[in-house]
Amino acid sequence: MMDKALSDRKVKSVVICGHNGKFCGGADIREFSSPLTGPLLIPVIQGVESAAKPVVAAIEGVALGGGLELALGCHYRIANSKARLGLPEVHLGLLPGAGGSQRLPRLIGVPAALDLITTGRHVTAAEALQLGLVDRVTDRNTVDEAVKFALSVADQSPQSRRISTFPCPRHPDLDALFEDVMQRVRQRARGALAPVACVRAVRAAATLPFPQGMERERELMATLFTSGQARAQQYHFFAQRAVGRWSMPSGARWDKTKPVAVHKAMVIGLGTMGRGIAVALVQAGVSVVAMETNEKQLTDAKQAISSMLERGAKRRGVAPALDKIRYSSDHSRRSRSALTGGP
Ligand SMILES: CCC/C=C/C(=O)SCCNC(=O)CCNC(=O)[C@H](O)C(C)(C)COP(=O)([O-])OP(=O)([O-])OC[C@H]1O[C@@H](n2cnc3c(N)ncnc32)[C@H](O)[C@@H]1OP(=O)([O-])[O-]
Repeated sequence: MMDKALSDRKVKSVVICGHNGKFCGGADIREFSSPLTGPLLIPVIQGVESAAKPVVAAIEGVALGGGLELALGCHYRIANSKARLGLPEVHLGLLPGAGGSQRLPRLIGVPAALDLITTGRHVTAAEALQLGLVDRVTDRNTVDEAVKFALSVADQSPQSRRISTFPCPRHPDLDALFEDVMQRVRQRARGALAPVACVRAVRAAATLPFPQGMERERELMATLFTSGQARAQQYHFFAQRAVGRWSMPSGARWDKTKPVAVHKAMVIGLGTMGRGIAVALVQAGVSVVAMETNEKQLTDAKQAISSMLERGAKRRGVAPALDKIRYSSDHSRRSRSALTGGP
């Protein structure tokens, strides 16, 4: 489709948009653990950037990872005011390996690019505009606006808009900047490889011509791509989402079930965790029966819980709700509390 649009002489400019209100969330992470299929992203982006006619990205929803890298290959970027943009690859144990680490610093400068690439944070359209990451933000239909814009620049050469040809904006003391950032990133990364590789890739953008920078990006990405850390972080991405899908054997799900008010609870076992749970429940206004079969543990727990409740009440300037808790050492007298549990 893109080849057709670029080679058709009747087409004077092109708009790339997403589907269902989303520009692109990036590569399919599941594909990273199996042989890659489909066209390779780097040559696709190079083809877009080197097009002889203007190409405009119409960014709605999200432009993340490879999606933002594709937008960086376009000559103009128009974003919806609700859009979010970012290069979150670092959270997957990777770096923006389709030219993102080389184009972003050339577009928005080294410090801002280091921030976005090493933290993986998403920016709003407003911040993207401020950073120079997008050219225009609209509240209207983004694709319509991008088409209007593309028609208005149809007779202009995109030559001066190819980010790969931009010099990286100069910084007064590049060595000091990278030394400082690397130190902070290493501290924060606690042994993670990707954030450090991200800094190295941006350094390549700041110090090498684009083709050599791309080669360095490729080398760094190759090391990360097969690392155990990347696999673990990608597993973590899906595991986090799976947690949100849990259901009870009855089929009940946290997001489809109405909350039930809890007035009474029993905490079984008054070790460190049980004491904390009992205190939290009492402070939330729940009547608690705290059960512990070990007499010595029970005596210690009573004292510890009372002083925690007193300290908490003092901080909040209220009376301690000591009457909300009863203690028991008789396991056979488990009450019919709405909530029963213990560590
Ligand atoms: C050289 C290569 C260069 C390119 C590298 C990259 O682009 S790296 C990529 C860089 N990009 C990123 O790191 C972006 C990662 N994604 C996100 O940040 C968010 O998912 C979101 C903001 C896109 C949507 O948030 P939201 O709260 O609206 O929705 P949600 O989060 O609940 O997800 C809905 C469903 O989609 C699934 N899924 C989502 N993304 C991916 C994916 N990339 N892949 C596969 N699956 C993905 C997700 O598992 C879930 O599936 P389920 O559980 O229903 O079976």
